[in-house]
Amino acid sequence: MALISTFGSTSSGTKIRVGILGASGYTGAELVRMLLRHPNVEIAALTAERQAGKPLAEVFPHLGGFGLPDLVKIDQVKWDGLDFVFCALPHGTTQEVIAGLPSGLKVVDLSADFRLTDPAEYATWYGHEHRATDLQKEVAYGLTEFNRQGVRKARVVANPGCYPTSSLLPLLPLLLENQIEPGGIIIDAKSGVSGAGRDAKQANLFCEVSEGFNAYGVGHHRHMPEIEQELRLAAGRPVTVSFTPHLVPMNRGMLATIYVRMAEGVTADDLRATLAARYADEPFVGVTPAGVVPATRHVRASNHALMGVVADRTPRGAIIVSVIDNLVKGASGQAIQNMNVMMGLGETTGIDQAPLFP
Ligand SMILES: NC(=O)C1=CN([C@@H]2O[C@H](COP(=O)(O)OP(=O)(O)OC[C@H]3O[C@@H](n4cnc5c(N)ncnc54)[C@H](OP(=O)(O)O)[C@@H]3O)[C@@H](O)[C@H]2O)C=CC1
Ligand SMILES: CC(=O)N[C@@H](CCC(=O)OP(=O)(O)O)C(=O)O
Repeated sequence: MALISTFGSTSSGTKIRVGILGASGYTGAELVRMLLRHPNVEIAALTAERQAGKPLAEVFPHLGGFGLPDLVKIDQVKWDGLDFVFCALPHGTTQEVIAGLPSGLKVVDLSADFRLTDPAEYATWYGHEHRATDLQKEVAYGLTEFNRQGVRKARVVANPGCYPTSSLLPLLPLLLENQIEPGGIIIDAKSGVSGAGRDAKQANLFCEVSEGFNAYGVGHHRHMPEIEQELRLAAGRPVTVSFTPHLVPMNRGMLATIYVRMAEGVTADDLRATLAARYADEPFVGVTPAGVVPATRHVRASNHALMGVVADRTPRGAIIVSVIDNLVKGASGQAIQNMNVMMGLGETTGIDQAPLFP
């Protein structure tokens, strides 16, 4: 893809002044790491809560030596010095922060606060009333490959969850082509521990995760309604999924094993061909050849999503294996991809495109 720049001021050398809210967290740090190499971005503000007042290098030594601003609290940010904001805060803390930003400021929100279009559905799954229902109406869901026009026009983009990203990318094209049935889809997904954020939690201690792995949120994880919402909106009919996430003893990476029932007469080779055709021109989504099953190491630290299809022994069954890096295509990389679209830059600008597979 050509790296075109249509962002008005970049041609004259002016950079997009970016603020990162939550820069002392894992996705915030990943945003900094990636944006330091973005040719059109100047990192102009970094926020933290408990770590506010420190240089970022004190929290993340690998990000020292770049002349970055120190971490400040959100209420100390000078918004008129920014053109764009990434919001990498815990869900539940984000709605009021974004609703309070100057109305001209574009935002990608990495949290779940604006992903569910129905505030009542949000309240059911997140345990509190939505705090910015008016703003919710104008938010675009940022699965870039399926909503470029919406993202391009939006002021606020809700970046998808990591599990939804790894699940929707293979499922959407197959549903849209009516090659799989809309019921009985099983998503058995595994995440690295960084998916839970940097906050200290007993379940994420080394001794808890290093000698095995566990399922969690079984039957009620909050990413289930997000996945179903996007499948329903695309397919124009209700779609149900059984979704079980697991925490595995690795730092980063996400793998979803997805079991589907194919429509009459459709084969696993047909599914693979549909996915390959749908993503042939997509810079960040790939399909492995028959007989090759992708692994998390193939996409480590990369914005690529990779998927493979295998025939199942059950009647009309097929198994899809889908991998991403939860911190990149599942969060910060996709957020930068969305910023590029929102700011009229070439979509791949500043994002490493080197394919990591094989
Ligand atoms: N980790 C992942 O793989 C993914 C995460 N996400 C979502 O992205 C968001 C960020 O995730 P992640 O980086 O993992 O989270 P972390 O817990 O690692 O970081 C959270 C950040 O938010 C700050 N923060 C915490 N509470 C507040 C508050 N009340 N007010 C202001 N700032 C606050 C923290 O500052 P301090 O530490 O200084 O207190 C820290 O900078 C979350 O909504 C998460 O669900 C989405 C997809 C994938
Ligand atoms: C391993 C782990 O705990 N993962 C998180 C999901 C990742 C994430 O941050 O999702 P949101 O953006 O929707 O919050 C979880 O299951 O809650």
